[in-house]
Amino acid sequence: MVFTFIIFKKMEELSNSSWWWELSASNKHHLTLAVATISVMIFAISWRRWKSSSSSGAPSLPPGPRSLPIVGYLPFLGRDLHKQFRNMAHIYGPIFKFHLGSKLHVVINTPDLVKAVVREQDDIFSNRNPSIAALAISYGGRNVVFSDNNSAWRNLRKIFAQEVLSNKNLEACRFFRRDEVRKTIKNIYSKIGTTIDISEIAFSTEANVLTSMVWENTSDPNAKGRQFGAELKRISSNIVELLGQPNLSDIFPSVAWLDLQGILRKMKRQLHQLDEIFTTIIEDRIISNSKKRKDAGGHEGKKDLLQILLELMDQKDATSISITQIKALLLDIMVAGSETTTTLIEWAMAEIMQNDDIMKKVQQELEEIVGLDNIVEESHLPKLQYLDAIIKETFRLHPVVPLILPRSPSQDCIVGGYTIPKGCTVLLNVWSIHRDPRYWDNPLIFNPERFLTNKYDFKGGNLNFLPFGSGRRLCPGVPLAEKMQMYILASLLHSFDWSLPEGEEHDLSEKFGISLKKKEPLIVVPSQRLPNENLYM
Ligand code: HEM
Repeated sequence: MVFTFIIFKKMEELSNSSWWWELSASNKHHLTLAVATISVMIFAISWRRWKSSSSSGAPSLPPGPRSLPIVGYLPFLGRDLHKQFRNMAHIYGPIFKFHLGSKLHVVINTPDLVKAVVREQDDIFSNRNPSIAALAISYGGRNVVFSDNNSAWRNLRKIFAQEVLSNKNLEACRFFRRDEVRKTIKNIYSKIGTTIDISEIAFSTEANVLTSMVWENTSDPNAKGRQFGAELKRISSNIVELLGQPNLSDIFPSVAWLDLQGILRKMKRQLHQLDEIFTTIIEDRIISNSKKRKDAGGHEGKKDLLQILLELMDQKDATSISITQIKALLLDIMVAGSETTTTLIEWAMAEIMQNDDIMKKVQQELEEIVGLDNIVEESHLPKLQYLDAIIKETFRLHPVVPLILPRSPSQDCIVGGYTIPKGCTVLLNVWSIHRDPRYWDNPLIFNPERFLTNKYDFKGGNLNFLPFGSGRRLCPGVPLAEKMQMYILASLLHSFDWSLPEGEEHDLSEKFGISLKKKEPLIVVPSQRLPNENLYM
């Protein structure tokens, strides 16, 4: 007990900037007691492991910083992990390890070592090792994002690629995207000369497109899906926020039952609210389907995603999915789809507005391809090469998911000559690779031109540039994200000129989390750019 107290005192001296010190005093007291009780146990297990690994002759674990007994490196973790990991790579090398409690974490910081994970041993590294909060929100890891590499996950990914975001389906949903982007432009037009929050505008456009695609293709104007937009936005933001918070329950599983920070409790509340919405929408649809069957002998017209998923549920073969899996897929689409695209759009607008030259060039391109007497249509998008380069440069400098999503090996393996044990958490520091002067000239300068001459895409083929990950866990939302980010940005930049409110300065500071957001919201003032006001209606 005295020993534990000394450690905690030492930790307090060493780090006052860590998130750890924001825990309340009573939480720390509970934890101190619990840690004291389990410390002897952990020490014994670690000793046994150390003895067996030192006698096995296997390559050693990667190098890493010294840690404190019991808590490991926990008290030294700061808020901006992406930056801290880059700095640690300078000291310990491109692959290093640290412990949080007894949990081993390995961080990889160079493309050649990333290759060993997402190419050479992709199958082995395709588990996720989800946190307690992630498991809680994903119906126990039954969604695509947090499931391990198993047959259920493969089936869901197939459904994502072949049904949810297939080319055919995306094409069929073109109308929804156009409708929502036009509504957004009209809405901004009504606020000309006043301040608006870019991320709010981008979020509602993206979330409305997603909800339209998923469940609004119904002839019933009273369908309940229409009522939940605002609530879904709030819940999605809360989920992303909670997923990004380090949780003591993950680090010290034996005290997880205490839920010291209340993260599990808060996440369960989000799940409860989300589940109520999903259940209402699904039940509503099942009733309306059976009415239609009775009245007209079948569901007619184009099917939206919910309809497609419900029909898959009725199938009796291997592609059949359960109602819980449908809800988990809806969760993936709503949460993974909306926050990410919104974050990218906000960063892109912030960078463009900071650089007059870039703003002029992109608006010039829009003038040439679209014309000032016209509005942006999806058919224009493939021709907007400079805007495409801006988006890629934004992803390079501000990767929306800076450490991608954690991978975990399903067996012991070797990376860079070091042993990576089964079940540990592997983080790929994409943020650091995207800013590494060994791979990028003047990496800190926002320079879209670099993407005009080099052929990079979002499929993770070039391991210097991985905003959507790579390998079999590559983001399946790429086709939709590509369309939406281009369409929204092109429309904002073509229809309006933009300025900061009087007296405001440009600011590009970051807030680290599971997604890397702008610390301060981008508040801007739009003014009319197109001469014909009918183009805003
Ligand atoms: C700016 C937009 C987006 C970015 C930057 C992004 C980024 C990512 C990243 C980095 C991963 C992890 C990849 C890996 O582990 O290698 C991921 C996974 C995923 N994303 Fe996205 N994403 C975006 C948009 C979307 C959209 C629009 C959807 C769906 C509508 C989506 C659905 C998913 C799903 C389901 C996964 C989990 C895949 C798996 O684990 O097998 N994402 N995304």
